[in-house]
Amino acid sequence: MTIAITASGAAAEAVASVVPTLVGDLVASGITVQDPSLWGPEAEAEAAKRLGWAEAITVSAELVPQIVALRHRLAAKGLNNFVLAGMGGSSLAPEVITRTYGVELTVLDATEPGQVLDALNVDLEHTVLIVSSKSGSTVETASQRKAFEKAFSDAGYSDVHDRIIVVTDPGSPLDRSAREAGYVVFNADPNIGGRYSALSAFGLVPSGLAGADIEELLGEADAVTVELAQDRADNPGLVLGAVLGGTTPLRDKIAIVADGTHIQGFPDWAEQLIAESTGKLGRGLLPVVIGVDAPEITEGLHDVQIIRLVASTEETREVAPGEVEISGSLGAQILTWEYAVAVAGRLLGINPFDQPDVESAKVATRSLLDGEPEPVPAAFTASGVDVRGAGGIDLGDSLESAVEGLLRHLTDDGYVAIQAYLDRVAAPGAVALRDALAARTRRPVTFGWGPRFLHSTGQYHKGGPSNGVFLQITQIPETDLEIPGSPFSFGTLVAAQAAGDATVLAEHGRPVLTLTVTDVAQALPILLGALR
Ligand SMILES: O=P(O)(O)OC[C@H]1O[C@H](O)[C@H](O)[C@@H](O)[C@@H]1O
Repeated sequence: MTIAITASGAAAEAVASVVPTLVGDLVASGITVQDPSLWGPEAEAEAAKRLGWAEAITVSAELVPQIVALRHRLAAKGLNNFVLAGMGGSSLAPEVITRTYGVELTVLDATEPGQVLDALNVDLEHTVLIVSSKSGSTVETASQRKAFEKAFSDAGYSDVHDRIIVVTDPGSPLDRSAREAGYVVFNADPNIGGRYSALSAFGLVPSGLAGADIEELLGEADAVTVELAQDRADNPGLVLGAVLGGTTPLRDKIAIVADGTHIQGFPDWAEQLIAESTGKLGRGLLPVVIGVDAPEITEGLHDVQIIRLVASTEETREVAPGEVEISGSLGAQILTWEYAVAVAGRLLGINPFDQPDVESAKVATRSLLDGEPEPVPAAFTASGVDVRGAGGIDLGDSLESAVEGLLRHLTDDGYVAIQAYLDRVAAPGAVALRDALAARTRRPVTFGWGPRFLHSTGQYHKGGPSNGVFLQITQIPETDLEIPGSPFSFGTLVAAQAAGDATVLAEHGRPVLTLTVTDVAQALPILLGALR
């Protein structure tokens, strides 16, 4: 057994009641042969071009020697520091793969100027930028590419064509411009959507260049393919799919906790897969990434399903009441969760392959950048923190009353989303806000770094059930950074992304509290105090 899952309580009941039907409907073998009709007639056209991940292992095998050869070629030239410019599905898998293999990859899924500057300033001489974008038109990725091209050129490097490697779909705008510039281009399979692309060029090229054993990774996934393809009650993809989407009443908050697994950061990858695939049409599953001491674990919340990623099958024999435990290799977990989320989409009556509400935040950002409107003045400033509210919040006149005003909108089936548009390398401590708010509200709290989460849970926030309340933390950057050839800077971009998303959330009737700080280190204790 390459993967082991044990469920208890409502999750076990879901497995018992739902899996036999999934087996009878030949869902597992259907996914494997890429049958696009499994999600109903409305989803069929999209599903027809999004199921390539089911055969990614075979398609990707030929990439491995190419990636390894390129790594050696770059190493011979002294190029061994890898930075990945990519968002969502183009960055989350390489992050978990490289962290699990213990190899260095700077994942630059950010527009906060300080974070971009740091990536530019660390060892530029030995740096290769991997530009990954399926569509080839994502603004963050394009901006990061421009910043690095300028930095390489300013440094006088004559080998820029060696220093930029591109992963994109064939025929994308990035594909064309990269080939014109003479960069090495890896084309990905266009029949795989971003969040299902971990075992395609998007997951493998950055990870393999950084030194992860991608052949082993594919082997791990391969070891579970037969199990996942079989219409049997012990198929782990069906079992996990039933846990995610088959509980009655639906436990629609999926709290994922890494508890002993060797895999580093897996919940952050699973978060995008679950949220973007299911959070639409007012329905969906909210992934909540938590630690082993998170308040959600002991609260016994009626709508939360806890899934623990544990080290071994031994452990899965004694699962805590109501919880689910899962163990397995990274490759096996990736493929199993992809099957499971596709299965959950079918159970929920949702097309798991589109993301209809991601675009709205991009449009709002664009219109702010184009229109250059005067910034909305703060309602007030308290303890150095600017306070703004949208979506009908009564702010009062202090930080405490503003937080209180937001939480008044939190219902007993709701959740709080913290959206931190901060430099996540410089301010990792901001995640402590999550536990503080979870302990206070006794409800699930998610934490996302902006703009990274816009390409992940951002879909659920707008398209899922309308029971979220939103706390944005934004930062006035200490230093700004121009985006070469662009009328706006990184600082303007990140501010427009936060303001644009707040506008769209408020238009959807969601309450948003925005707290803007200048010095993050100084402000964090103040914010913690106000949230507790
Ligand atoms: O790979 P790209 O085309 O640059 O897209 C990056 C991300 O953009 C959007 O936000 C999509 O909703 C994500 O699913 C995708 O992973």
